[in-house]
Formats: sequence, structure tokens, C-alpha cells
Amino acid sequence: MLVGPGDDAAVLRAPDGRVVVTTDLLIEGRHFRRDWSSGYDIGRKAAAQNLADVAAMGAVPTGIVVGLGAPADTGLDWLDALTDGFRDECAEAGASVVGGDMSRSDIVVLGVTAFGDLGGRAPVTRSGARPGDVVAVTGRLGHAAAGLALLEAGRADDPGGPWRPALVDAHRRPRPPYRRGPEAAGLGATAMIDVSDGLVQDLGHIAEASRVAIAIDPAALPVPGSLAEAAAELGADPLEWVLTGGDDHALAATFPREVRLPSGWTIIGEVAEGEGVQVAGRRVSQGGWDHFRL
Ligand SMILES: Nc1ncnc2c1ncn2[C@@H]1O[C@H](COP(=O)(O)OP(=O)(O)O)[C@@H](O)[C@H]1O
Ligand SMILES: Cc1ncc(C[n+]2csc(CCOP(=O)(O)OP(=O)(O)O)c2C)c(N)n1
Ligand SMILES: [Mg+2]
Ligand SMILES: [Mg+2]
Ligand SMILES: [Mg+2]
Repeated sequence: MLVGPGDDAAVLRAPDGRVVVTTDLLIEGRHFRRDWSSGYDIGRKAAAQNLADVAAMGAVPTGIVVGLGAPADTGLDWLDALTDGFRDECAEAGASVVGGDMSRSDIVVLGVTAFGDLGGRAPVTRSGARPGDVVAVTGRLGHAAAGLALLEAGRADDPGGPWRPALVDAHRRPRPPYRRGPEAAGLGATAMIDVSDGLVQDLGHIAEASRVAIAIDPAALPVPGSLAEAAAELGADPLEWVLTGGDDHALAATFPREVRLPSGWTIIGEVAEGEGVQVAGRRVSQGGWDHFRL
């Protein structure tokens, strides 16, 4: 064991190198609803959630195995679509489905395990952030939360606004920036995490593991017009989606200040001595999704 429990993935020593491995469970009703997402969407999302954890170690995803429980009356078309979703999302990340298992169950349950290759680089853990580093993100933030809010409000299919289907689609199919993980490792990232539970909560994991404080400048956070439009319609705060929304699987990383970040990365804050996450100078408690509150 080179990296054990507590990070986005573990790293194991193998006779001919190292292997990155991670697993996540997706439960109908908690992580997806079959009346909100197609089988294809659910396959893509279940793969993405795991492949993003591999990328967050700075590794390239190689393969996944899928455990599936489904009710006896699940249609073959639905299962075919699920399989297609797994295949296509893996292809997106450069990986493939290499096995699995299935059984009958009262609801749909997916247990996915993903593997990755570090390509000779050191893994980027949650624990390496140092005071003086900058904090940067790449990928979408708050989009899936906005899409979920539209679905919950029954406004997903209302007419008007190209932003509406785009945000609902973000809930159904996250698009993690897989290649940015190894890129960050190559640039010398000191810590990294994928944002599954919300930016504040997930940066909190880096702060805790690294024994540092993280300060975010909310003015630096990307709040696109689509989020503002949806928030205006629902009477919500788009910044809250960006700060606490999960499911987009953006990557958040810390870098030594002198690193020149390629376009696509946005610097949103800095690492300091201390503990916890501050937004605009105020310490915020853990907003976001955690397993036991769901
Ligand atoms: N039941 C468990 N037993 C052992 N380790 C666990 C368990 N649940 C989560 N972990 C570990 O805790 C860490 C964080 O898990 P999780 O919150 O699911 O992270 P992520 O959001 O990256 O999927 C991971 O290293 C994971 O392996
Ligand atoms: C039907 C439905 N309700 C709510 C959500 C939002 N949601 C559920 S779990 C979760 C956080 C991620 O899930 P978790 O099990 O914590 O995954 P991990 O952090 O291990 O990747 C979010 C944002 C959703 N995706 N679908
Ligand atoms: Mg993760
Ligand atoms: Mg997990
Ligand atoms: Mg989580």
C-alpha cells in the first residue's frame, strides 16, 4: 500500500509498478432517479464518478469493473443503454469496462471500481498543500446542482432558455476534465481532489489532510450566465450552487505560486497557515453533500 484509505483513490504497489484503485456506490433515489435520467445517463454518471477519482490522483484511468443490482422487471433496453453509457464514458477517459457482476435487487444499485495508471509520476494526494500555494479549479462547478434544482422544482422541461436543458444535462451527465488530472501532476500540483460533494466541502478535505487553511475569493469563481438565469428563475443564489453543489466532478488543485497554469485552470484562492476553508475572509462550515445526511 503506497496510498491507503482517505484519498480519492488508493495506490498499490504492483511487481511491475503501481496501480491506482477506487470504488464508489450509486444507489437509485440517492444518486440518481430513473424517471430523471435514462439508463445511458446513469451508466455515464456512474463511470464518471469513479474515473474522476482516478484523474484526481494525477493518473490516467485504464479500466473499470461494474457491480449491478437491478429489479427483475428491468428492461433489456434499459440495461443495454446503461452498458452503452459505461462504455462511452470510459472511452472519453481512455479506459474500458473490463468486467463486472450482476444480481437481482429491489432497486438499481451500482458498485463501480476504477483503476488507473500514474505513468511513472508520483500520485497527487490531498495532503500536500503548503502555505503560499495557489488554489485552482478546472471543469464545471454548480451546474449539476442547478440542474438538480430545476428537476426538483419540476421546471426541467419548461420552455425557454438554452441554459435549461444544458443544466439538466449537467446533472445527468457530468463531464469531468479527465486529462487535467495528469496535467496537474505534470505541472507539480501539491494536492488535488475531484469536486463530488461541493467545492467548500472538498477543499475542506484538502485543508484537513494538508493541515492548512484555504481561502477562496468568491469574485474569482466562475458564475456563467446559465447559472444566473436558473437562479433568477428559482429564487436561488448561483454562488451557493458553485460553492456547495456536488456532482460536477471539477478538479480542484493546489500549486506552488510560481507554476504557470495553462488556460482552462482558474485561480480561485490561496493556501495559508491555519485550518478550515474561508470564503471572502469568513470561515465557512462544511456546506455540501455528505453520505450520512442524504
Ligand atoms: N466504508 C469505507 N471503508 C473504508 N474506507 C472508506 C469507506 N468509505 C470511504 N472510504 C475512503 O474514504 C475516502 C473518501 O471517500 P469518499 O468520501 O467516497 O471520497 P470520494 O468523494 O473521492 O469518492 C476514500 O479514500 C475511501 O476509500
Ligand atoms: C436523485 C438525486 N438526488 C440528489 C443528488 C445529488 N447528490 C447525491 S449524492 C451527491 C454527492 C456525491 O455522492 P457521494 O456518494 O458522496 O459520492 P463520492 O463523494 O463518494 O464521489 C450529490 C451531489 C443526485 N445526484 N440525484
Ligand atoms: Mg473524489
Ligand atoms: Mg467515494
Ligand atoms: Mg461524497
